[in-house]
Amino acid sequence: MSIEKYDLVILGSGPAGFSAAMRAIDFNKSVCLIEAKHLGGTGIINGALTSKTMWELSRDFSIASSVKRGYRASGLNVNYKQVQKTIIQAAKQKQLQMLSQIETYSQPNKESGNITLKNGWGKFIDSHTVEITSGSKTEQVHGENFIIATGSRPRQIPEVVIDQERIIDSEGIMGLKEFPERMIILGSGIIGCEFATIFSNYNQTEVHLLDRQHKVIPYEDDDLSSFVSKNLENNGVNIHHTANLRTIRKRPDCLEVVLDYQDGHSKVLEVDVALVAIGRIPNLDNIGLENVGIKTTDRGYLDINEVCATDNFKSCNIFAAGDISGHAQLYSVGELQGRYIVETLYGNLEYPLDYSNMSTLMFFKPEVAAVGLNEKACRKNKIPYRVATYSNSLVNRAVAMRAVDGFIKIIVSDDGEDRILGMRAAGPQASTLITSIAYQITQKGTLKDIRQNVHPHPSISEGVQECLRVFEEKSIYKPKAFPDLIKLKSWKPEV
Ligand SMILES: Cc1cc2nc3c(=O)[nH]c(=O)nc-3n(C[C@H](O)[C@H](O)[C@H](O)COP(=O)(O)OP(=O)(O)OC[C@H]3O[C@@H](n4cnc5c(N)ncnc54)[C@H](O)[C@@H]3O)c2cc1C
Ligand SMILES: NC(=O)c1ccc[n+]([C@@H]2O[C@H](COP(=O)([O-])OP(=O)(O)OC[C@H]3O[C@@H](n4cnc5c(N)ncnc54)[C@H](O)[C@@H]3O)[C@@H](O)[C@H]2O)c1
Repeated sequence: MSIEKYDLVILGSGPAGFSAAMRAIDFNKSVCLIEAKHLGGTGIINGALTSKTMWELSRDFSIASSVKRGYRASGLNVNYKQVQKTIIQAAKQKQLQMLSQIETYSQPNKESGNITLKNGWGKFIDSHTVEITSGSKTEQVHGENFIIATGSRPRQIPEVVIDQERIIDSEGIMGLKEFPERMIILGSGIIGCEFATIFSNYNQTEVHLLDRQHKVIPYEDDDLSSFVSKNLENNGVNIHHTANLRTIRKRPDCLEVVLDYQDGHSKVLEVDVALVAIGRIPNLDNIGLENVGIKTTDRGYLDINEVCATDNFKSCNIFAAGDISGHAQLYSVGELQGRYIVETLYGNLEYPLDYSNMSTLMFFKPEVAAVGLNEKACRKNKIPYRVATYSNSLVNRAVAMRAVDGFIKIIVSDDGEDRILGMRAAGPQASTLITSIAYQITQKGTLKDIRQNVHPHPSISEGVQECLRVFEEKSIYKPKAFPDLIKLKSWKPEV
């Protein structure tokens, strides 16, 4: 039996695998893309696209239900099945675009590369062979080079069995038959807070959020996590700070959830659904790593070097990208790494891989965006900094939108150079605003470099302009007049 040969074989068609495959086409390469489940991976299904579609729909519903904007909708109702149908339409639309492109490049030709999509589970046999299993069928393919882009899956809580009906993780959201009447979300990171926002926006579910600590999204600065906590509570979410899950008892008509609080008291809640969102672990089991001499790190990820090659293996033709790489588990990080590997292999690298400008968008109410260092990271790394905060209350566009809840917070180095180190934005359009500062971080920009930029009026981005002016005491509105809305402070490590 002859074995098919490819320039590049990729395990996993999520953002990392798909972007690598598409970039390899630009270099006239033959690509085999192996996918065990859904085309597009978590980037599309049970992940980024489906959750963002649900967030957008829930936001529309929440705006439509609003009674403070001069209108009052009557007869407004929502049906979970119809919401699901719309989410599936969005996911299908994206998958069909991906498939159309795969089909366009499926025939070998001289002008460009070609791609073969194979459905099945990929497993290394040796450093040039992968076996693909689909049902009872197996086949082997030969590759010059490989990319492992097998992504991640939800982490489980020991002794809490996920049945994807009453006790679910993010992969069970689309399986719910209706809005739960009562729900507890275990874990107050990005996924937990996003789903707490979504379900509270619909106002059909009593939402409880378990937060082991004092603050949700604990890796962010206290001002941002307090802002998110406060807004979740305003949206109707019951946050259980400093609570640990003791057990979930399955009763015929409900789940009985026992929480133990740090101060020693306990509470029993009745809910219909529990959603576990306590982080994600890499998909590296049963892919034959032992056959190619690759070991995982203590945390279970793949150790990759500056060009995403797996460091600890026999030959040097196996690369890794995306959630399994131990870097931030973000769509854009997977895409960046996938494309970078292909450029390393077949192109001319023009710049080193840089993660410092990767933005994280958090789909809460209102949305939140983050790039670069926050105060916690500066303090941990003993970097002297100045930080300015400017409230959206003073930004005309936000005033006009009647959406003044939010702020811009920018950090610059306090070393005479005023390098832009990071930004946090909360409020409408935060996800768009963040790219201007991300660009400055890429360019190693300073306050001086961006001083000349003039932002159009009326735009939310005028908040960024004013926040930057605060550092030089040139803002139109002054901290002296609005001490709660405009702030400037600095920090230096003790010597
Ligand atoms: C609910 C949720 C919301 C999210 N929202 C955002 C967001 O708003 N913004 C953002 O940046 N990120 C978001 N993320 C994270 C983002 O989805 C991931 O970081 C990204 O999808 C990772 O890409 P990847 O290619 O590494 O892996 P994945 O997207 O997980 O894809 C890996 C693929 O590999 C396949 N696979 C696994 N093993 C094998 C094998 N042996 N053989 C063949 N195929 C295999 C899997 O079936 C899967 O399709 C979200 C994640 C979740 C869960
Ligand atoms: N908008 C986005 O960019 C987006 C959206 C969703 C997910 N993601 C990615 O997916 C990854 C996973 O998201 P996540 O929210 O599951 O993880 P996370 O790491 O963001 O948060 C996990 C939370 O669970 C808590 N936790 C951990 N173990 C626990 C336990 N046993 N009991 C109770 N709480 C516990 C942690 O303290 C933390 O607050 C994120 O790191 C993120 O990169 C990104």
